[in-house]
Amino acid sequence: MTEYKLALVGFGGVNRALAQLIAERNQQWKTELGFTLKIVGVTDLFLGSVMNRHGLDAASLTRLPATQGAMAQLPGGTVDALNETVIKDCGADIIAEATFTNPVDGEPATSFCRWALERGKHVVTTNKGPIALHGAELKALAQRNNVAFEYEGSVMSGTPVIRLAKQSLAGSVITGFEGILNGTSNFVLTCMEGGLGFAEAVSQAQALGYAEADPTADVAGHDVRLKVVILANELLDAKLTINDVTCSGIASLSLDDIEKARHDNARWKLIGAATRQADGSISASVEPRLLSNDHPLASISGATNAVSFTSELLGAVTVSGPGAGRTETAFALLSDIIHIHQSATRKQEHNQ
Ligand SMILES: NC(=O)c1ccc[n+]([C@@H]2O[C@H](COP(=O)([O-])OP(=O)(O)OC[C@H]3O[C@@H](n4cnc5c(N)ncnc54)[C@H](O)[C@@H]3O)[C@@H](O)[C@H]2O)c1
Ligand SMILES: N[C@@H](CCO)C(=O)O
Repeated sequence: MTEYKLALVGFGGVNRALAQLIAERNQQWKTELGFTLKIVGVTDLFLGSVMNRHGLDAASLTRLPATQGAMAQLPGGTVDALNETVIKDCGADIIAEATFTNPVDGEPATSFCRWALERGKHVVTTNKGPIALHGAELKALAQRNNVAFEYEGSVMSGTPVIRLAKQSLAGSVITGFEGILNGTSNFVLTCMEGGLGFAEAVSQAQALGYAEADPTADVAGHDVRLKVVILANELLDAKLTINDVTCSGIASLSLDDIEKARHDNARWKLIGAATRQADGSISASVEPRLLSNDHPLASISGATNAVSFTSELLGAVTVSGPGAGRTETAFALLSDIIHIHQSATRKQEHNQ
């Protein structure tokens, strides 16, 4: 039986939900998945940190109040966020990185990933910054250190998109994609269709755990821009930076615009897209588009997301599912860990 020692970096909605899954399902995973998880370190800017090589009680962690310095309430805990010590020295095999996404330079999360990979630890993350802004460097670092760098939750939360497209659509020759790639903005647009004002709808998305720490990233399109870069670089072999993606968000849409669209049997959607052009270059954009109600993406509502891949051999292949949510995104971290375990198991079998 394999037991992976896990450190949680950032203990907000997503990693707290992962701790909850561990508290509730670890024994079930032993038989279903062939491994269990032991949390040996947690660190958070606001809450502080705690380490124990023998394991921390996941249920107790989930009950910790979300108050400043709360980790100090646990045996051995401190109000200080000892990020570097936890990442490098708490004895973890896997670092689950879920701190704020920084859409400008990806820091400090990128440094957290570097520290872990340099120390020979696998990294699973839902943070879009490190991948969109420093993906090639981090993937090379992981390869050099013979560890995994997995980030399925960075696009469409727990809905499988990156691995599905890379593995199951391999050989189909993906030439582009368009999608609704931000749960918050789609939720806001859906609420506005029901007559709710923009600001109230954003507040609801925050309360439900969909929004970024600064929801401007959601509504201004910056979050989708990171996801377009991630998908284009992964699936179209592009080398895009955020500056290659034109970007506008939904903040300029009024209740009147939305009502007028309804009257015309159409809906406004924030669409992220990338396409390979005839000369091989990739064009990419994020913008609100008016879709007629019979467009496949028009009926995607609330925090649900969808992406439609265009491929030479299959035409359009569309995947839809949760695009945000604490437990949904924690599942993405679990799916990354499952992938790490399955790869390790295959390698062991191959070497026998
Ligand atoms: N919530 C979702 O639906 C969702 C979906 C997909 C991806 N993501 C991404 O996952 C990550 C986590 O999301 P979340 O909803 O848990 O966010 P959150 O804001 O609830 O939690 C983030 C936590 O990270 C901590 N933190 C921030 N900077 C830190 C630092 N320098 N050192 C240590 N701790 C730090 C904060 O104190 C906070 O507790 C974000 O990058 C987000 O973009 C979230
Ligand atoms: N804030 C993001 C989280 C998922 O990346 C969203 O609403 O889609």
